[in-house]
Amino acid sequence: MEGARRYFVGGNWKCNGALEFNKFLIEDVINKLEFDPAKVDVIVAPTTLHIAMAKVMVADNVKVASQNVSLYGTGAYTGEIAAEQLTDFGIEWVIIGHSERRALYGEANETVGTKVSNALEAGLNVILCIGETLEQRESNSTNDVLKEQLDACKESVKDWSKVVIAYEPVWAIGTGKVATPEQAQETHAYIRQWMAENVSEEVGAATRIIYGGSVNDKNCGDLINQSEIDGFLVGGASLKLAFQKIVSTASEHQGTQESA
Ligand SMILES: O=C(CO)COP(=O)(O)O
Repeated sequence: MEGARRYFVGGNWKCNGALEFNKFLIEDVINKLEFDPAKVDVIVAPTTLHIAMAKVMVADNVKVASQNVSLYGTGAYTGEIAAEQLTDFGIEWVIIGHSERRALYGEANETVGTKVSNALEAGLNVILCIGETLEQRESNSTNDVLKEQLDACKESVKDWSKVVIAYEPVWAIGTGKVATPEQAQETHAYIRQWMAENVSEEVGAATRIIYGGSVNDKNCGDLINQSEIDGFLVGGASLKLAFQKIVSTASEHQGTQESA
C-alpha cells in the first residue's frame, strides 16, 4: 500500500535567517513551490520569532510548524511556548525530538515522550524525529536505538494519523553525508516493522516515515524512489532554491509507484 501514503516534505530552518532573509525565503522559495497538495503535504518550520510572520505570509497550501514545544503547559516557564499557545495561534504541526534538541538541550527519550503526549492532547500534529549516531550505527545498534526512541513514545500516541516519523541519522545531519537509498529503505522498513508489532499492521502501513539528513536537489530523486520513504525533513537545502526541486520531485513521484 506504499502508493497510498500522501508524501510529506518539511523544511526545518533551524536557527537560521534574519528577518529579511526569511522574508525572501517565504516570498521567493516557499510561495513559488510547485506541487499538488493532494499528493504532498508541505510544512515549513521557521524560528519561533518568525512563526507569526510566516503564518501570515505563506501561501495557503503550505503549513507553518514550530521547531519545539514546551514540556509543560502555560505558566511560569520562562522562554517556552506551550502546545495550547501554538494551537490557539493556528499552528498545526510541531517537530519533536530533533537530534539537536536531544544532544544539545538534554532532551531524553522520556522528555520526548511527554512532549509528544502534550502536543497531541493539545491538538497538534507531530513530526517525531528519531535517529542513531555514527558510533551506534557502526556498532550495529541502530535498530535498538530506534526501538528505545519509539518505545518511549508508544504510550504517548493514541492516534498515529497525527504523527509523521522522521528518520534522521545523526551522522547525516548537516554533514553532506546522506544515507544511501538502501540504508534509508532498510531502516524505514524496521520502523514500519516496529509499528506493526507495537501498534498494528494497518497503522504501520498508513504512517508516513520521512527521511532527513543532507537531502538536496540531487539526491532526493533516488531517495523518493524507495517504497518506504514517504518524503523528507530538509535542513540546509530548505534555505535555498533547492527546496523547490525537492518538493516538486516528491509531488511528481507520488502515485508513480506500484502498490505493494
Ligand atoms: O536536521 C535536519 C532536518 O531536521 C537535516 O538537516 P540537513 O538537511 O541540513 O542535513
